[in-house]
Amino acid sequence: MSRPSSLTPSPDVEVPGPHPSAPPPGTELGEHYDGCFGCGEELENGLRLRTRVGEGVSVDTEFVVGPGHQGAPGLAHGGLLSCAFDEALGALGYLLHQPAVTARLETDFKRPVPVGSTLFIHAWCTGVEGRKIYAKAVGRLNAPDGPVAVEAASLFVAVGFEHFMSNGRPEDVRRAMQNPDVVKAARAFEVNP
Ligand SMILES: CCCCCCCCCCCC(=O)SCCNC(=O)CCNC(=O)[C@H](O)C(C)(C)COP(=O)(O)OP(=O)(O)OC[C@H]1O[C@@H](n2cnc3c(N)ncnc32)[C@H](O)[C@@H]1OP(=O)(O)O
Repeated sequence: MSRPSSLTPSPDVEVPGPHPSAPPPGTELGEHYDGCFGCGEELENGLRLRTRVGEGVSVDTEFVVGPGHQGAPGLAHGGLLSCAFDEALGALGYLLHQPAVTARLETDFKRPVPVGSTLFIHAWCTGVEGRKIYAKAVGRLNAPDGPVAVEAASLFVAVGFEHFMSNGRPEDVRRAMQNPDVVKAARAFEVNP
């Protein structure tokens, strides 16, 4: 697939391995924040996506498409499909031990995704250049080897935890920092929260 240059790393780019402290393949990553629309476990109307660590710097995420995710009747909304990809691609930062935010996300919708189906998303890092983290993802219908329904390419930019501390709404940041799991994650990334 041809891509705009801003989503394609240089040909000689380093494709990194996982950080030595990254969880091993098969590990299910919990929610990174309970208020996250993508992965928050208790969030009403959230996507509640579950993500497992794959080989190298890759993850597998499943999106069970329900009636609350419709755009056209009986079909998944494209924006929510993009959200699921954003979440899966964003999880790669955990394997690199690098907080990062989405700078660009391109999504190709190849096939309709009906309500009741499960989208099996596989995302992998294609290279890191300075603060720029490149990745791709593919979403298959109803099985890890099912027909391709959606493809995506992304550029995430590495940020320090101060990005979240100084830009987020203060009451939400304060509440998040009262959660020991968030504090633990920040410390694991060896950045002063
Ligand atoms: C507590 C729990 C935490 C939990 C943390 C987990 C969070 C995961 C959440 C899921 C993911 C999300 O939804 S994230 C939310 C949506 N995204 C955002 O809100 C990001 C908003 N944008 C920004 O804050 C900013 O624009 C940044 C950080 C992306 C970049 O700003 P910056 O830091 O000033 O860096 P800048 O110099 O501009 O860019 C660095 C390099 O990237 C390139 N670059 C930057 N943007 C782009 C772009 N759109 N397209 C192409 N290239 C770009 C630049 O050309 C440059 O290349 P070169 O000159 O070096 O070659």
